[in-house]
Amino acid sequence: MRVTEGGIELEVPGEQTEGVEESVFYNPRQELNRDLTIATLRAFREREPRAESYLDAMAASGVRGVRAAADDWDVTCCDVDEEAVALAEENLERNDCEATVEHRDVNALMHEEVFDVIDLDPYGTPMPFADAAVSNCRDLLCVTATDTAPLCGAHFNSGVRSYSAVPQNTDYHAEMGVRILLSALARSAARFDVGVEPILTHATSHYVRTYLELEHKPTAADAAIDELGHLYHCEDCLHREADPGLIADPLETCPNCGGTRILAAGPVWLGSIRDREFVADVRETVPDSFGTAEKARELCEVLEAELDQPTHYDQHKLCRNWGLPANAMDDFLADLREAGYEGSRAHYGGTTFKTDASVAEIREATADSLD
Ligand SMILES: C[S@@+](CC[C@H](N)C(=O)[O-])C[C@H]1O[C@@H](n2cnc3c(N)ncnc32)[C@H](O)[C@@H]1O
Repeated sequence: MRVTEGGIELEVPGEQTEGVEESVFYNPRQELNRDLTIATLRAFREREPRAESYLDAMAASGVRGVRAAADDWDVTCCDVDEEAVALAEENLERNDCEATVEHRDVNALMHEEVFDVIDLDPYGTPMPFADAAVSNCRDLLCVTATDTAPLCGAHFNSGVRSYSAVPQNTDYHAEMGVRILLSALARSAARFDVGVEPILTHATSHYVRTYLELEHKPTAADAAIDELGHLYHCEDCLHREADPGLIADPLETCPNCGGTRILAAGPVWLGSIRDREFVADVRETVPDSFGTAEKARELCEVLEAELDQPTHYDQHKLCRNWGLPANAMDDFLADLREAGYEGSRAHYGGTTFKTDASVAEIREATADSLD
C-alpha cells in the first residue's frame, strides 16, 4: 500500500482497511512520534549546527531515515531484518534520498561507528541497545519505549528486569514509566561517563518517547545521577512524596492519613523531563504540512506549561476518592492558584494535573467548589 507522511511517499506491504493502514513495517499510530522527531531534529540542528549524522537504528520501512535524509541529514538506516532493509532501500530510492543502509544487528554497528544523533525505535524495551547507543552517540539520543506495562509496574518483574529499578502501578502510571525509563537511561549513560539531559519527553498512547542531549563528561554524569531518587505513594489517600538521592529513606506511615499501604518506587528520574525553551522551538518548527501538526503543537504547549513535579494527579480519581463530583479542570486549577499553589495541566491526559500542593492541601483549596 502507498503511504504519504511528512511530504514523502512510502510503499509498505499490507492492507488498507477502512482507512486504517496495517503493516508490520509501518505503524500509522506513530506518525505524531515521527513528526515530532523531525521537528526536534530541525530545532536541535539550530542549537548544535555541527550535528550532521543520524542513525535510524531500527529502520523498518525506513520512514524516519527517509524523512531525515530529505532534511539533509547524513543518514544511516539499519535493520536486522532482510525484508525491512530491502524496503528501506526502495523507499529511499522512491524519494530520491541518499543514505547508507546496513543489514545487521545495530548494537554491533553502534560499537563500530559514532553518530551525532541516534534514534532507537525498537519493539518493546530499548534497554538492550542503551549501552552501545549512549557510548557511541555524540549529541542527541532519541528513544522510544513501547513496553508501557513493565515501565509503569503493571508487569512488575519484567519492569524490574528491563530497567534495574522498582516501578509501581499508581494512578500516574504513564509518568511512572517516563521516570523509570529516564532513570535507567541516565544510569546506563553514567557508566560511560556520559550525562543526559532530557530536552523533550512525552508519554503518548502506548509509548514513551524521550530526546536526551548528551554530555561526555564525568561531572555531567554525576549531575544526572543527582536527579535520581524514590517516590512513595499512599494507596489509601493518594498522598505522594519524592525522596531525592540514591539512598532511600522510605515512608512507613502516610503523613496525611496514617495509612500503611505505601508503595515505594525507584530509583526514578526526579528532574525535569524537558527544556521549556527547546520545546517551544520544536513547536515553532512544526510545519502546517505535517499530518499531526495540530496535535504536535498542542502537546508541546502543554509540555511547556507543565510543572516539574515528578508525579501528576488525576482529578477524577481524587474526587472519586473523596466521594465528590469533579468540576471543570480550569475552575479546579483556578481554586488551587487562588489558594497560593501552583497548578498546571499535565500532558498525560484530559483530567491530569500537577501542583505543588499536597493531597490534603488540594482538598482544602478546592473544597468550596466541590462540596
Ligand atoms: C518498531 S520497528 C521500527 C519502526 C520504524 N522506526 C518506524 O518509525 O516506523 C522495529 C524494527 O527494529 C528492528 N530490529 C529489532 N532488533 C534489531 C537489532 N538488534 N538491530 C537492528 N534492527 C533491529 C526490527 O526488525 C524492526 O524492523
